Amino acid sequence: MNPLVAPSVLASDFANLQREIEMLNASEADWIHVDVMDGRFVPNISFGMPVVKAIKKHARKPLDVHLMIVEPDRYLQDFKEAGADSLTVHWEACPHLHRTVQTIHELGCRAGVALNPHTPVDGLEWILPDLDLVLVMSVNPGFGGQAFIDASYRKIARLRELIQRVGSRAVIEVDGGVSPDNASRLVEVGVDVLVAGSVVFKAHDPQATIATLKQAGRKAHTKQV
Ligand SMILES: O=C(CO)[C@@H](O)[C@H](O)COP(=O)(O)O
Repeated sequence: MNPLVAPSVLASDFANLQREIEMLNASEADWIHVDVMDGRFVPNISFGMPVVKAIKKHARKPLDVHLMIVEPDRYLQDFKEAGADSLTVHWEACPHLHRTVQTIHELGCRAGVALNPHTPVDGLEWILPDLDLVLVMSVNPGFGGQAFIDASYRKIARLRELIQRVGSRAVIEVDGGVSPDNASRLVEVGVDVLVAGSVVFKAHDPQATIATLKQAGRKAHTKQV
């Protein structure tokens, strides 16, 4: 099956954000991935609620908000009000993850948990039945344009097994260094949603790149046969 594609606006032209969002509206992108960074959980600051609200004003696709912040519970409602359709928090930032996930659901959002590259998938076992999404970071979070970490393939395959074993509905999203070169293999090992930043927004034809990523499932299938 073809994956969902969620372009990450972190790599977009912020001076022309409305134009970038309209480009995504007219593309085959399924979700718009929005990276919030606080300079504490990650060594970079991106933007906060006002920018999410500005994106929402123009977006005709769901906003997939990835909170790379400490103490995310303090801001869940604000991001919901800014326009988030799904809220993904980091496993490493949440001492009371079950409660955080409950709050996200009470707000009416899809709930996701992100794992840093060194974080094992096994820690998710008891929360997986409550999740809508698991985001596997395939680079260290904080910056776009980094090289994909190869160990992510095995990690995703193991997560897929765990999801099947516990009977979770969670989809697997991968984020960092995703490109048309690795997309088919990622789908083969179990990815449902491809997040891609630089490869889309730095492309000569971003919409064509998104369309190519959407085709990853077909190529993966062809390879398997
Ligand atoms: O969350 C992050 C980075 O922390 C990502 O969403 C990146 O924005 C993906 O960028 P590319 O690796 O695709 O350039």
